[in-house]
Amino acid sequence: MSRLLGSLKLRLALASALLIAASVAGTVLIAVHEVERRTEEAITDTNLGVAQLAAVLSASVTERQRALAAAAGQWPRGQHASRTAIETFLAQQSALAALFNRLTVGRQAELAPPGRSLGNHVSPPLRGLTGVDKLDLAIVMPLASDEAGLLLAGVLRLDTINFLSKLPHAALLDDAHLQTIVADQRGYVLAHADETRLLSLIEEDPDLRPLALRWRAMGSPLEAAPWAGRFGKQFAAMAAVPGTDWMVFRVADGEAVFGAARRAMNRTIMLAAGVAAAGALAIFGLTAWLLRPMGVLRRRALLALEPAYPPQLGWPEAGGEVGELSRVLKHVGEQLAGSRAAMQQTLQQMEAMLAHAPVGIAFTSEGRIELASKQLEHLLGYGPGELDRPWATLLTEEAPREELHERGETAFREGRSFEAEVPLLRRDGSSLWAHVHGAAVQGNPSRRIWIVSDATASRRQREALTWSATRDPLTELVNRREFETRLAEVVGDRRRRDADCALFIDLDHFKQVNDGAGHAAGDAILKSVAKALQAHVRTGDTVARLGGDEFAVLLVGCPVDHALQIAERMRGQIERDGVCASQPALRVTASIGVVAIAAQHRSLAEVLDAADQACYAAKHAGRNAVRVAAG
Ligand SMILES: Nc1nc2c(ncn2[C@@H]2O[C@H](COP(=O)(O)OP(=O)(O)OP(=O)(O)O)[C@@H](O)[C@H]2O)c(=O)[nH]1
Repeated sequence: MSRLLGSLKLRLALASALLIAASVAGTVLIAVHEVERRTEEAITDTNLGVAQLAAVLSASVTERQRALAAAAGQWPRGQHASRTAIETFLAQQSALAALFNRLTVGRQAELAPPGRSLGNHVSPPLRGLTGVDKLDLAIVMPLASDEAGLLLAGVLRLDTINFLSKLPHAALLDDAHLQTIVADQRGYVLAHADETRLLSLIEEDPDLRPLALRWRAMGSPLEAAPWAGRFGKQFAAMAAVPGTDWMVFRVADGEAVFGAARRAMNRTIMLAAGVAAAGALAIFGLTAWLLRPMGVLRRRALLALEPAYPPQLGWPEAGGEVGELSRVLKHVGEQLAGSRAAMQQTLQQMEAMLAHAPVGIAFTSEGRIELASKQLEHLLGYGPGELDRPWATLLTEEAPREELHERGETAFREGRSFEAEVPLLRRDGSSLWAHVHGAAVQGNPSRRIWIVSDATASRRQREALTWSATRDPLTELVNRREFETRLAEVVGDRRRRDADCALFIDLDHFKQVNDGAGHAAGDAILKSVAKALQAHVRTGDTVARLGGDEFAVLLVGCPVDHALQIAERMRGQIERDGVCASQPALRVTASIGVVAIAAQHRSLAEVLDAADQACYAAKHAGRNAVRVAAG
């Protein structure tokens, strides 16, 4: 749905349709409201016709009164009002009889029930004049008779509203929706469509009740001037009937009044809805037509995501914003195609480099390998793509990880590259010494490039070189230079608190062995002496062959008395082992000088000198002896 609403065309059309609908609906509502208001005003202005009705009613009563008066004046003067005379008189009044339900002559006491007066010309409701239980009104006129008190009475029956319905212009509106009620001054109903309501109080009629209460509140006036008002959904009006003590009330149902307007309104709304829908359709069509170039642009822009589509083709040639957009997108598309080709080329070059480079190459991001060259996979025994793992997991347990990490990060921070020889773990668990060169990828500080080469051979070669430079090839003991280096370190380290000692061993009569048994025999003796010396030292001590038949031992952390014991043991061992295998008569012993490397021996030369003297003292004492250099 939201995808559908994303369409500019649809949104424009919807917005326009909504605007049309809103304006049409607004106009219709205003118009309908205005019609309703005007209708209400018109109805209120006419007072539902109560004034005319009251006037007509009044005229009708007056007409009857006049007719009665004229008839009453026709009674022959001096004639006795016998029953026969009265009947004869009444029989002659056919025109008058047509105006009433009944004509009669009588005295007040005969016409009115006890206690009721016929004091004015229109009586209050009376009972029984036209029949038992019938309600009537009587209009009376004194009969011009010698017999005082005789009245000519025209009786109108209240059980019908005939006398109202016969009146012209009695109904202003359809009778079904307009109720007309005539009541006397006390509020008793004299005329009503419903006979049963006769002589009930007007406020008992639910439709009339609000108006009746208002009338009562006004003091039940007999005002000829009409009064009209609206009560909820009803319109009501009232006016007095001049010449009587009657009031005319009318109540109209609002729904009936406005029904036509409502129906008209509904028709108008339907029509307006049709107009709005047609307008919306027209706008949709117009929008679609106007936005056609936009549609072409959209389809073409989507094609821009297809790398194979030529970037310069298919763009709409339009003016205005669409044209500008089209030109910009075309330009961007061409640039994108160019960059894509360049990127493709770079990628191919990169792939070729990673496939054929004779060194291991890895690119890492956030410490994880993203790309690795074939050679690196080969070096470490991994298959294609299997090196997708954190770079640090390639280091063996022995590698000083923290130190390497610290060194690397410092170098990258300072914009330098990092180099180290590190032990790497192969997939099969074996290790490999590698030379690693790392650098940060420019512009992306969390990315690194690592160049890895196998350092096993060079390392071995370097170790061999180091070994041969520091060893005596015959006995494989440390040579003089290395011994002096180590001795110098001990002598020069003033912080050392441990006692250290050096032993100097010179073989006795070695020349005789050489001369007597040959050089090879001499070499064998030298090797055997080397073994004998090594047998009595701890790891960390140094046994060296200084040259010829001279040996030296550096005992670290060894007090002089203990060094003396070791020297004695060495001397004894050489005495036992220093026999020439081919000529047992030829044998060698050793003279050993012991030097405690004390603070007073300030230099290497002083220590060497003291050792020489101690060794000389041992020789001087008859050889095969141990002597300690003087304090
Ligand atoms: N076999 C063999 N002989 C060596 C080697 N280097 C030196 N020599 C010999 O070792 C002998 C050393 O003799 P000297 O130290 O002069 O004397 P010595 O016979 O030991 O007598 P004193 O030291 O006085 O007891 C010489 O004859 C050297 O030629 C070597 O590498 N192998």
